[in-house]
Amino acid sequence: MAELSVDRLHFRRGRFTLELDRLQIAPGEKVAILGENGCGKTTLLQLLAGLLPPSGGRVRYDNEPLQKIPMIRRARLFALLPQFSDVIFPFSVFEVVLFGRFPHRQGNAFSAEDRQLSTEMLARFDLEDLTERPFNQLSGGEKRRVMLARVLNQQAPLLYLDEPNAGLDIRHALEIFSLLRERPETIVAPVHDINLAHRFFDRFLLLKEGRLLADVHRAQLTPALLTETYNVQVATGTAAFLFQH
Ligand SMILES: Nc1ncnc2c1ncn2[C@@H]1O[C@H](COP(=O)(O)OP(=O)(O)OP(=O)(O)O)[C@@H](O)[C@H]1O
Repeated sequence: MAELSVDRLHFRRGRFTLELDRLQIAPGEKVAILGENGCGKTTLLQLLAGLLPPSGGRVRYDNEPLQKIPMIRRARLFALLPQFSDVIFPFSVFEVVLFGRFPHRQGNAFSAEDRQLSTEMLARFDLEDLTERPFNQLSGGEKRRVMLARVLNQQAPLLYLDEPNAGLDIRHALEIFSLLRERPETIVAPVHDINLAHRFFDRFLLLKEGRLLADVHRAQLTPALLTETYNVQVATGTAAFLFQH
């Protein structure tokens, strides 16, 4: 697995600008992006995935500028879970997860191994009972778990997960964050639930108005820093409810 690096990244869209001078993410790191709505988390994810062209600077994977990596290779290197995902055609849950194998297809058909891996991935996400259901008829949280299964089924070394726990109940959120933490892949994920992020991620990029306010490890994620990031008073203390997993 290789390193992801950013060098003097600049992006402008209308009145919004994002600037990131330097960033290096090592293989296997679990990085959460924190920041208020509209600060640029999704935009940064799209820039890191090569889905948006920067106005200046570079993103490199294994020292190779992203824009020079052909699409099919990028699809084997990066998997993206978008913030919202819908499927236009009435595909089954199994088919949606199987499509994660698309970049690995030899010829026009999925192999027996692709099907086997998809079945295993459905089991890992506790989705066996939904296998034959039309994806579009699932609940929001069920759809999210199917999409996560599809993303992991891509077997890419770098996962960009835009709010992976969006719409998930607390049990599924804890299960999925536990599962992600044990994965060997590099994970970069905007997360809104600070307590969950703090528990399951090692490193935090704090974004504010398109700027990197701080790049810290868990021990340095202080209430003062969060107060500055979100413009609300943050304090530590005993939570009203504690969830064990
Ligand atoms: N497709 C688009 N066209 C124009 N402006 C956009 C587009 N997508 C996002 N923006 C703007 O770019 C800025 C950053 O948006 P972005 O989606 O990166 O924020 P975010 O931190 O991910 O927000 P949230 O927490 O609400 O998901 C915002 O001002 C937003 O309004």
